[in-house]
Amino acid sequence: MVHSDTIHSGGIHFDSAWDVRVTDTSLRDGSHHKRHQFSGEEVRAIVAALDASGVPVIEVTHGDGLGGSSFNYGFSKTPEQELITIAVDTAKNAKIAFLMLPGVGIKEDIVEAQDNGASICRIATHCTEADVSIQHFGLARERGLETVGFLMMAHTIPPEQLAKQARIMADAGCQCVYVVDSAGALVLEQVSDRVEALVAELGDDAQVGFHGHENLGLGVANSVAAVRAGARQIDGSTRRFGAGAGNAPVEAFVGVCDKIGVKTGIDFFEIADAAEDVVRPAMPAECLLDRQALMMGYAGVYSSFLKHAERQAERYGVSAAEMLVRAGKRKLVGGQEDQLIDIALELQRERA
Ligand SMILES: CC[C@H](O)CC(=O)C(=O)O
Ligand SMILES: [Mn+2]
Repeated sequence: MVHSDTIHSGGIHFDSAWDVRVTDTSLRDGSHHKRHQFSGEEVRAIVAALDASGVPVIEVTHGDGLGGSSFNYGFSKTPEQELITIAVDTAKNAKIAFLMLPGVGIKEDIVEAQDNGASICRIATHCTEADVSIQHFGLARERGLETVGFLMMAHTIPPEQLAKQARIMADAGCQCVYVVDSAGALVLEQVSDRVEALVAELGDDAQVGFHGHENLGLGVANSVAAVRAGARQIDGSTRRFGAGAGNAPVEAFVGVCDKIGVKTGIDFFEIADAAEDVVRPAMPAECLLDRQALMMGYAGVYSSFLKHAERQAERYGVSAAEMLVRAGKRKLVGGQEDQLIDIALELQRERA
């Protein structure tokens, strides 16, 4: 498990203090839970605490990526580029990453984020649509950014198909392709099978990463399965601050890694304190593994639909859990949040 050199597949420089590199996404995935209402002060405090704990990468963006602030997804309290600038100014060692979904954000947004000091560009597509990311990876590499690709809703296609999509990203310049369990629907071997398929396909061309959600309570276990299958980068959110039931909690993942001899370079006690004393106070509530979250994991629904479903359920007087089960049956993908209104109306009609 321990690698002695410092340069690995995909040409990414790895500190010898890590076997896996952890990216904390509470300031991006957590933005869904906070309905995109981060203040500059909250970002400053969280980045300072994560950085001091040794977290090597911190992602900061609107929950739906660059350009996500909108009627469809929800407006940001503070412009994301301002938050990126604050994060960059605060971090002493951590790199600041940003996420972009082609079509939600545009290439100019990438340039602006880099001008503001971010150095890792993460491009996300639905897992069957990797080709829409080609020009963005090209631009990012041309400009010297490190690149990560996100194949979202990875539970919806088999490992071999996912590996072909990963190849498209790697050929476009992506240095690490992530299996993204957006719905928290994957169970252990389903994670390892996908990670192994990507590792076999990409070889030394790119690393493989894993991004998990807690909707079935498997975020940390799935992340360990991913590491054992060859993943070199793992996402998590301190205090699970992410969409749905949240992401794999970084502090628990670090503790588990310590116990199984996987180096993350993060101090367990410091990150546990950061979770309790700094991250939790910025959260509107704990991220719960409640009925709605369970339905998302079980039915395979994009975790970021939770807050939208809750809002429409309240507006139309129907059950959010039932709405989410139907969203799973309809196989909705990110960007189809508006269909939740249709589902709410359908449930209302049926009840009448
Ligand atoms: C809207 C982007 C999405 O939240 C990305 C992500 O974290 C996921 O698919 O899990
Ligand atoms: Mn996520």
